Amino acid sequence: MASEMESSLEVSLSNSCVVSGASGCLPPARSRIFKIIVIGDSNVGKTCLTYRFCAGRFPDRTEATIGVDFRERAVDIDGERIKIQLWDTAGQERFRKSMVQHYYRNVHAVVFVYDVTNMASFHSLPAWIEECKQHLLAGDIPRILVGNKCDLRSAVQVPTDLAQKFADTHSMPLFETSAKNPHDNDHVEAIFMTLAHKLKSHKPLMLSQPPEDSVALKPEARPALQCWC
Ligand SMILES: Nc1nc2c(ncn2[C@@H]2O[C@H](COP(=O)(O)OP(=O)(O)OP(=O)(O)O)[C@@H](O)[C@H]2O)c(=O)[nH]1
Repeated sequence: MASEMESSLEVSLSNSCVVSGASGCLPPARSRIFKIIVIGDSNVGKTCLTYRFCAGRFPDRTEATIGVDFRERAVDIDGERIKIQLWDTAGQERFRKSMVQHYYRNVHAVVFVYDVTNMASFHSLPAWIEECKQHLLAGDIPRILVGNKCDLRSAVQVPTDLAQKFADTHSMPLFETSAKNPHDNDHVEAIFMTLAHKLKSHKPLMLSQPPEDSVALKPEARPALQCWC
């Protein structure tokens, strides 16, 4: 696991110019990036979950994802700045075919999503797990299972105990949540932060940090939504 994580470690150069004392412009701050892919049937709420975590709210409207979107958020974990990069993949087969191999390159963790109000999306999970198995080299990459749309209580079709059994069988933790209502069940924030903590604990800090007395000039805001085209 450690070697896989290491080989896929990416270094992000921040947009800031960092100066310290009279030494002028030093190499900018570096931070680790954890690439997490989010997969599952179309319409289960993958875009809304990633948006909720990265933008802090439910999107006004969404359209079917074509290919892949990625969203990024920098977090501080035990004093280390880490970028969590969420790859929101298309659930519809026709929008994902040509992109699939890109999703899985250098992945650190996988989030499988189903819709608690849609039994078919739960029954699709073995196919998603199989696709993942075929593309990932390391079998021990952290994976979690997320049942979304828990706010729609009266429409629930997938009972928690059934989902828990499935999660146990596949050695994954189960979270039930709502991208729409942050007060329902597990918090989206907590789910991704738990995963980030897990990823961080897999690998000791290896990259150099900027000097403590450094000053960051002109930090540029980064858009929540970016595309690697
Ligand atoms: N009630 C409720 N609706 C949700 C929730 N999350 C997503 N939705 C709705 O479900 C629909 C699909 O959401 P998306 O996030 O676009 O689904 P997706 O899985 O990204 O779909 P694809 O891009 O086609 O793969 C939208 O109408 C959302 O508003 C939720 O937690 N609760």
